[in-house]
Amino acid sequence: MAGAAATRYAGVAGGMGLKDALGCKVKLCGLKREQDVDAAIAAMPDAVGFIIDVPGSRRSVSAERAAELVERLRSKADETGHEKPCAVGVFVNQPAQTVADVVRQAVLDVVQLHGEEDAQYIDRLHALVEVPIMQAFTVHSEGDVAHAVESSADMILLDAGSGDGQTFDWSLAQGVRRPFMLAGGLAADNVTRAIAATHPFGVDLSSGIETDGLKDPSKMSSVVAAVRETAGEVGGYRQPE
Ligand SMILES: O=C(O)c1ccccc1N[C@@H]1O[C@H](COP(=O)(O)O)[C@@H](O)[C@H]1O
Repeated sequence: MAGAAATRYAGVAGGMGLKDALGCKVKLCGLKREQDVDAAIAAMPDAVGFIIDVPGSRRSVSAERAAELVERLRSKADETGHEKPCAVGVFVNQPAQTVADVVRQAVLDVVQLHGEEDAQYIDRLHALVEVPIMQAFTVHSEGDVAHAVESSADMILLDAGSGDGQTFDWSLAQGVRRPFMLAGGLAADNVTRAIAATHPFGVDLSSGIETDGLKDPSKMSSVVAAVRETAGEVGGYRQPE
């Protein structure tokens, strides 16, 4: 890997608080309650996500609530001696200045953009925040992947939708020429196949770690264990030949 891609990779790895860039990372997204944070700390993912002020999402929390949960995340990690997962804020079509304000207020490590934010928006946000920016793309076709690869964001996320629990055709994510996160309908029973099929930098889950719409501590632990085991065998992102 060379040039801009290498810089982006290093940047997001740093932002995710990762000691090394090897293996496949795991992000548990859509935490809302104190017990979700505590269960995440016990499961030991690399990152957790908070859906911030997204109308229509049942997982949405206010910026103030996100700040409280991030604070709990860090103090619980200190208390238990567990590694601090990085805190990702998920935003959809919010003004860049608002996102920057929330990054400061909630002390976020990474911004995830999950709307129709364009290159100019990302430039504006890059000027306002120092944390890495991850941009999500809905994938239906090869063209969607080609578009995602051109993103000026520090990391791209290939997804089927917005937390709907749907998978997309993973063959579209094979041979992507930059590190990427994979999301959409992942769970303990398919994450191993997904990693083996696509070799992502990391995987991101929400619906697949829930039972009856609420985060399920046992699913959270199982999925992290499945990712660690698979990553040990097949590794994380690798540049296609
Ligand atoms: O989870 C949501 O409600 C959500 C709302 C708006 C934008 C993104 C959202 N979630 C993202 O979706 C994937 C997880 O998808 P799945 O539930 O596992 O299929 C993840 O990137 C979340 O950040």
